[in-house]
Amino acid sequence: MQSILKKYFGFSSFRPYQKEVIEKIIEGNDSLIVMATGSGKSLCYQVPPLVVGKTGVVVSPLISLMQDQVMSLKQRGIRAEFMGSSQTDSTVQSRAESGQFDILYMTPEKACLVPSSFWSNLLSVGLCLFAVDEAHCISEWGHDFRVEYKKLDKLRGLLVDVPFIALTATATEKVRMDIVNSLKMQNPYVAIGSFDRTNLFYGVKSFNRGQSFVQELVQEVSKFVRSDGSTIIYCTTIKDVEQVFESLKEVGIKAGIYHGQMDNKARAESHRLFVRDELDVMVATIAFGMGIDKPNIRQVIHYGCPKSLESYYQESGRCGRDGIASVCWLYYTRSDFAKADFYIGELHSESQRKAVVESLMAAQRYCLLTTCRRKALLGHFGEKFPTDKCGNCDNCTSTKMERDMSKEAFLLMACIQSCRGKWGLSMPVDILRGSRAKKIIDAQYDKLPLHGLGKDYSSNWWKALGYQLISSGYLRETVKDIYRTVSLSPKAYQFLSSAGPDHQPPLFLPLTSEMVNDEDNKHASGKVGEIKSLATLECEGFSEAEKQLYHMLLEERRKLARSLGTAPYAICGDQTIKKIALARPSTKARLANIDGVNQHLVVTHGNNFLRIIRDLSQGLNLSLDGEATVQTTAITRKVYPVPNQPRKLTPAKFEAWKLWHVEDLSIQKIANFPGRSAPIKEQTVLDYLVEAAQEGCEIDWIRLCNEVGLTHKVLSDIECAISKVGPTERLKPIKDELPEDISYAHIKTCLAMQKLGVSLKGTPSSPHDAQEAGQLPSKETESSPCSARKSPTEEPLADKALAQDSVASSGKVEETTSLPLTRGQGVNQPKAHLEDLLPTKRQKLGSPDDESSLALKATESSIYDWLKNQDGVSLSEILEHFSGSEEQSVIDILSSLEVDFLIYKKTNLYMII
Ligand SMILES: Nc1ncnc2c1ncn2[C@@H]1O[C@H](COP(=O)(O)OP(=O)(O)OP(=O)(O)O)[C@@H](O)[C@H]1O
Repeated sequence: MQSILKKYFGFSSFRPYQKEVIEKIIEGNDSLIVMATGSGKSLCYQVPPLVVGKTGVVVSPLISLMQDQVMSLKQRGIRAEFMGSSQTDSTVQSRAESGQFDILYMTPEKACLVPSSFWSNLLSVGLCLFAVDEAHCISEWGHDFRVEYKKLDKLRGLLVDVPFIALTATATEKVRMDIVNSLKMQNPYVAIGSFDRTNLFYGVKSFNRGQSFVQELVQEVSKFVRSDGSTIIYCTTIKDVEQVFESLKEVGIKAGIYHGQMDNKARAESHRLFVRDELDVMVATIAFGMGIDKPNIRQVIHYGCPKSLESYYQESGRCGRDGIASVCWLYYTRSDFAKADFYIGELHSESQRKAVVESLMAAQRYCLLTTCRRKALLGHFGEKFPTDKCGNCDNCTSTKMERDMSKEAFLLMACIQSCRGKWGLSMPVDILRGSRAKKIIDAQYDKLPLHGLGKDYSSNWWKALGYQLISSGYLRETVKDIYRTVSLSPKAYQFLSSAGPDHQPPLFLPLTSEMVNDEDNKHASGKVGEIKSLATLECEGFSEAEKQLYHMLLEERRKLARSLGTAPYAICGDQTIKKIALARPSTKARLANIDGVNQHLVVTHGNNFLRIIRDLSQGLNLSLDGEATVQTTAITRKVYPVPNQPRKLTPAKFEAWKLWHVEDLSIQKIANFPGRSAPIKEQTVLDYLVEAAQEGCEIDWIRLCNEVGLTHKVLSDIECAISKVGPTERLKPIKDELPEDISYAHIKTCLAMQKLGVSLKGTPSSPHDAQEAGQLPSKETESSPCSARKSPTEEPLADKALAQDSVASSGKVEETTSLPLTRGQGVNQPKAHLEDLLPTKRQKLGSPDDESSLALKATESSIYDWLKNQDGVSLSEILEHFSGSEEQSVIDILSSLEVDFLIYKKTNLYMII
């Protein structure tokens, strides 16, 4: 699995759930996968066919989506095709049934129409799985019901032992059950991931429809696309689509248009140009929907409130599918909330009409929210967000003004009480504003003492207050058929009972952007405001020249894609281009090692890529073979008052250290820090910290030991194991001496502490002791518990570590005075005492004679065999192990193993594929 992942997709680790799901499918289980858009569901059905060498059939609702996926798979060297009405190659079907494809896409119609002999032929050559993508289309309860999907159950009888896989990004409990029952799935493995799209920023603003607003929007979008990338603007009407599109074109933005009244050919052309990065902005109705596989959309703007939160989540979720920070803005007007009639259309049943109104109300509540939007969005799908502030939505990042609105709240509540809860918000608001409309006169509401008392505020202001009172539990909004009514809750009665026209208990509420706009004449038109721009490349550790290189490489990728008739993202993702811009590989092996670079890319375009990288880098005065770690963050980072990044430390490692040391984040939080395409392992973070310490960064060892569970007992166990095993450059023999729960990370940390001369003695015997002690580990002055058990001729642990270190770095043992005592001693690092570190028996470890008699020679197979049993080893460890070979010849062998995709390098450790 791991090798297929690297070879065909270029990735070196699975995202959450992928591995488990793939294993279950390979075992033959039916599976239901409910995971967020962009979480990597496709990989779950794309990997198994390549592992078992049998065809995987995938049913997908849209031809354009299938075509894009087939295009991407072909770019990865995977044999993929689709069967559907627009397939022009008449040989596809016969080639498919003889098993010539790894992955075969089909429309649901086609899957039901092909003769049963097609399936029996395919079964006889090997059918690995039958996947149903966008499986919510099967359910009438889902938001995109398709009749043809319902008929897929017929195939269950034909494909008895084939695992059925259903995938969707949105499904309620009811829809999930419906999918499982409709596809007659047997005891399926169910994987339900989080719906949280951590890399997306959510923001909402009110606006007033009109040309001046559109002009402003166009200005902001044009700034955004120049610096950040592709944008979709969703409009609720075709008229709006055309207006926005024309305005974008007028200022020279490369924009496309897409809506239901365009003919198929024109729509397909718009779609094609957008996915191929020939257009920067797509202005569309929601007809531009499901079939978008482009992972590098950086922004989705809604010009008008969508009809439900489900559709908002889906549509906004089309951005940032590659995991890079992206933004979602929603602009609404009050009139959007009164569109129930428009959406209800042909619906006849009261329950369906009610469902539409309720969906619209949920979307409205989202727009008017003054608390964390992510929490509300996830809550709508039944997922609990652990904190009240996500830090990546407009409500969490801007400071909202609060004001005592007890007087206004009193007037509105009293007016609703006078109306006896028979109306929606418009009636009491009109009464307060002193309207003399016929309905008011007829009901004699103009006689109420409250009539006209609220003229100072606009109707929108009062309605915004009404929704603040609904969300804070004073008012209740209910739907009868399609009509909404507003009434008082017990909380409001309590408030009214303790208040009067001249005195009210304080009631502080946040001002919504609409209220602020309304009170501030300058903003009366409803401003676009500045669209949040994304984390800049500088934040990700790019120099000015590297930034230029990144943009040039994007352009080169686009040119290459154009010449191949494919989409740029199908060649490799934006994140991979970033890594290439930082690493600037000079050899195929180095290129192959970059995350996201697959074998097909290296073999077919490797030379071309290397030449372009070399030429562009030369032109920009950038050296080749730099470091390749990109940090993407969804949040703008602080400027840290910390020393400069040590030269040998990659940006990722330095960043991890800063988050731990300066920001005081836990290792766990750093591992899951938002903005990365996928979380990194906690063990990797620990490795980063240890390396940072070795490069001179300050580390609070007590805190680190506490966090990783390195108690004094564990440390002394490791120490004993090291002395038992004797001198070795390998960690495995030490690990084998220790209980299961002592990890490689513990051992590496312990060795690093020894190398840096940090005492094992000062560490606590339990995490609790450490807190009590509140001290830094000190230089060891007593003998360790283990040293008491050592024979008098054995050298202290620190000696071994240091002796190994000097063997590792120079190939021979140096005199004791040049021990690397200053290395790793950053600010406040305790200094080691020379006399304690003096090796007494170093000749035992490193005499040249011993070395040569033990020296191993490196060959492709000896390196490969050795790596098989390791948990990842560094170049210096490999050189040390194969000390019988020249350094350059070891490096050459490693390179050729990498180019052949037999090994790969991850965080500077070589691993077997
Ligand atoms: N293990 C991985 N490591 C890095 N990137 C990955 C990994 N798995 C998938 N991706 C990338 O994530 C992006 C989204 O993946 P994918 O299209 O499979 O998502 P999805 O869940 O099917 O989304 P949707 O619901 O929109 O169809 C793609 O660019 C893909 O290459």
